[in-house]
Amino acid sequence: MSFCRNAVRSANGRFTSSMRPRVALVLGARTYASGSGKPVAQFLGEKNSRGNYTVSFIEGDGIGPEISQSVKRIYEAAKVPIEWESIDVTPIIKNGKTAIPDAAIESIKKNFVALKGPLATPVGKGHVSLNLTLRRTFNLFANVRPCRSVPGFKTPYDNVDTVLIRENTEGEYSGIEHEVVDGVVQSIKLITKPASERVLKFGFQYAESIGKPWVRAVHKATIMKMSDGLFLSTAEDVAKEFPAVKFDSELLDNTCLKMVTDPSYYQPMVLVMPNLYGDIVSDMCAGLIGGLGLTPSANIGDTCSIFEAVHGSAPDIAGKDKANPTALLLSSMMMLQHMGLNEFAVKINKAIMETLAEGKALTGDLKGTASTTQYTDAIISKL
Ligand SMILES: NC(=O)C1=CN([C@@H]2O[C@H](COP(=O)(O)OP(=O)(O)OC[C@H]3O[C@@H](n4cnc5c(N)ncnc54)[C@H](O)[C@@H]3O)[C@@H](O)[C@H]2O)C=CC1
Ligand SMILES: O=C(O)CCC(=O)C(=O)O
Ligand SMILES: [Mg+2]
Repeated sequence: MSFCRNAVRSANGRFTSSMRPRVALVLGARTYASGSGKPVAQFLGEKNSRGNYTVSFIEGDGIGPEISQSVKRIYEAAKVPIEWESIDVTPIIKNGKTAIPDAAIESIKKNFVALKGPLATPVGKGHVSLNLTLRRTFNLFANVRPCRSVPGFKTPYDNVDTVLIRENTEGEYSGIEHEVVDGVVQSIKLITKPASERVLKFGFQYAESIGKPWVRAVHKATIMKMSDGLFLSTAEDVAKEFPAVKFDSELLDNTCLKMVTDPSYYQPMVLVMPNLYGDIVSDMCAGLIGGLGLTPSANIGDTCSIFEAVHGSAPDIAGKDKANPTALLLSSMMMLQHMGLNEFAVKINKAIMETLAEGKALTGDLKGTASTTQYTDAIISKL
C-alpha cells in the first residue's frame, strides 16, 4: 500500500532544486547528515487552529515509554509547536497477515509524520515485525541512518561521521519462508529492480544534498550473484544519471573490516545497501560512537515518514529509568528538520550536545550514573 498523494518528482524522475533539503541541520559543530528527506518526501502537514502541527506518536515497547516521556518533556520545555497523537499499533490479523490497526494508519496518513519508539518482535513464532509492517504499509523505502561521534564523549574513534541508507522494504527482511521438507527450510531474499532503483536514486540525491557527493553500494554479489547482482547493476545504471556524484562499490565483509579499523575512511561517502546489511552495519557503526543510545534514523517514503531510533526495546534495562533517550531525540530532530521546524531542532540539539559534552549527567550506557529522568532534566535546564 502506498500513499503517494502528491508526487514530488519531476517528469524525468529527478527532483527539482525546490525539492532539495531546505537547510542542513547543525548538530554539534558540524553539519548533520540528515538532509531532511526533502529530496523525496514533502511534508504536507498543516498547522491546526492552535497553531500546532499534529504528529502521530507510537511510544513502543520496553524502554519506549520512558524515552518517549523524555522527548515529550523536552518538546514541552522547548515550546515546539507540536501536538502528539498517541496511536496504538497492537497488531491485528487482516487477510491472514499481520497488519497495523486502521486507526493508526489513518492517523499517520493524516499527519504525514510519526515518531516511533521501539517495537519488540517475538523470536520464531508470533506476529511479523511491526517495524517492518509499518515500513511496508507506508512504503517507507529508504532508511537513513547517520552516525556521528559526539563531541566531548571519548571513544576509541572521535571522527566517525557515516551515513548509511538501507533499502527498507524487501531483501532479507521479506519474511518469505517455507519448509521444504521436515528439517529443511528456505528463506527468500527478494530483490527487485524498482525497489533497488528508488532507494539508490534517493541515495544519490541525498548524497548531493548533504555535500558528500560519493555513493558506495555495499553488496555481496560475489556470492548472491543474482539478487545482490541486480542491486549492484541497478546502482551502476542509476549512477549514470548522477555524473556529479562519484560512485563505486564494495563487498560487505570488507566494509565491516574497514569501518572498525578506520571509520574516517567512510566520512566522504554515503553507503547504500540492501535491507539486512544496513540493519547490521548500522548497529556496528553505533558501537563506534558509544552505542545504540546515540544513533537516530528516518524511514522515508514518498509522502509519509516515520522517525525512530536504530535501537530496539532494550528489555534488559526496561522500566528502570536507565535508558538513554538521545537516539529517539535525535530521530525527532531529523523529524523537525523534515517538517521545516529547524529553529527548534537547532535549539534542542544544542542542549543535548552541551549535556553530553559536559558529561555530568550521562546515562549508564555512556558510563555515567544519571537516570533517564536526570539526563532529561539536564537537557531541559540548558534550553
Ligand atoms: N526499530 C525497532 O523498533 C527495533 C526493534 N527491535 C526489537 O527490540 C527487541 C530487543 O532487541 P535487542 O536485540 O535486545 O536490541 P536492542 O537494540 O533493544 O538492545 C541492544 C543493547 O543495547 C542497549 N540499548 C539499546 N537502546 C538503548 C538505549 N536507548 N539506552 C541504553 N541502552 C540501550 C540494550 O540495553 C541492549 O544491551 C527485539 O524484540 C527486537 O525485535 C530491535 C531493533 C530495532
Ligand atoms: O523489527 C525488528 O524486530 C528489528 C528491526 C531492526 O533491527 C531494525 O530496524 O534495525
Ligand atoms: Mg536493527
